[in-house]
Amino acid sequence: MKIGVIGAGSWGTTLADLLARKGYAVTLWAYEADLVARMTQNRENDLFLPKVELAANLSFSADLAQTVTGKDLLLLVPPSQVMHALMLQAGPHISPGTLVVSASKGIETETLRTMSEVLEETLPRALHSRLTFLSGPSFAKEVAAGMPTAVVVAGRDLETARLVQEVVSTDTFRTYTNTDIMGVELGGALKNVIALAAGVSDGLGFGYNSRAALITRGLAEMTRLGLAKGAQAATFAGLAGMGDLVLTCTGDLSRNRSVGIELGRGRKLKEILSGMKMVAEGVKTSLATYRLAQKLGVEVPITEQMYLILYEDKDPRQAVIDLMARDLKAENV
Ligand SMILES: NC(=O)C1=CN([C@@H]2O[C@H](COP(=O)(O)OP(=O)(O)OC[C@H]3O[C@@H](n4cnc5c(N)ncnc54)[C@H](O)[C@@H]3O)[C@@H](O)[C@H]2O)C=CC1
Ligand SMILES: O=C(CO)COP(=O)(O)O
Repeated sequence: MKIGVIGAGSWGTTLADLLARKGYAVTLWAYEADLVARMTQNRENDLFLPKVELAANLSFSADLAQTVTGKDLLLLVPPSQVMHALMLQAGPHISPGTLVVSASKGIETETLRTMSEVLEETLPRALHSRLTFLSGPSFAKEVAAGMPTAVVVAGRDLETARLVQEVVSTDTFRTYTNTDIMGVELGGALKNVIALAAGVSDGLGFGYNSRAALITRGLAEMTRLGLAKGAQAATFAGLAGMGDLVLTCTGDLSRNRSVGIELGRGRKLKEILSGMKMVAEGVKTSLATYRLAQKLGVEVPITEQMYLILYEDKDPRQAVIDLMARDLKAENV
């Protein structure tokens, strides 16, 4: 099987390496041409996945069209805000039978499209039934180290999801299937916003009670928004929802949580981001989610406060006061 992986960040590189080690012919496309040269020479992604020796049979390319041409499966792992532009370029070179798997977690800020909506509007119709979405609790560094991990792959029909499940599963990377594309992709995108908030709480010096409250009430608003977008509530109790939410709100490897911690400690967003090579998807997804919730008339109090902290320079301490001062209500509404 010939596989192309688009995006050589930490996650794309990890998945490309995992697939190459399974014996597939994998080409990893990187946005940075100089990184392609260094990876080819040193078998290491020194920018995004340092100190991991990449499989000897993994190939690298800076040519997007060439990377997607003639492949049986394409794995798309760019930051979500550039997915559309990349697929406009790549789309015409993808053959109709190709399985397409998106592993990016985010929502576009201007169009408010999820990745499935972006791909359906950008890629040829013949590919739509071949689109699948990989999500779940999976820090790249731990997957690259071979630590046991469970994720979920969603497809419109179970058969397509099963095909992808077979391709990506290993004895340490266990993949489940799901047919709720919207739930699986929204779980992965929205948990980043709540992880930022959990980071803010930690950065302010609050404790485990506050974090547990944010995780649980965060899941409630993720589920509400998901239902408004046609997702199934049960998906949010699964790997792509609760699973990834717990990981990202508690794990020190999370970039989103780390950005939140720095905000809570009083640093400014611009300054925090200027020191980061990696992407914290939740920053843009907070804006997109806030806008989407307004458009759909869904209450998302934690996301709203996160939006105000990030985009209107609200004092994080005041955001907490405002969250706690909301009208008292029943839990299950
Ligand atoms: N790192 C992880 O543990 C996981 C990441 N993801 C998701 O995977 C996606 C990619 O994230 P990472 O691999 O973590 O990236 P990263 O944060 O390690 O690296 C940044 C990536 O953005 C790319 N990039 C920056 N500007 C670009 C542009 N203008 N055009 C094209 N590419 C550009 C870089 O080439 C690099 O691949 C995100 O949606 C993320 O949420 C999902 C699961 C796990
Ligand atoms: O999505 C992830 C793990 O499942 C990675 O989270 P961060 O982007 O916050 O590092």
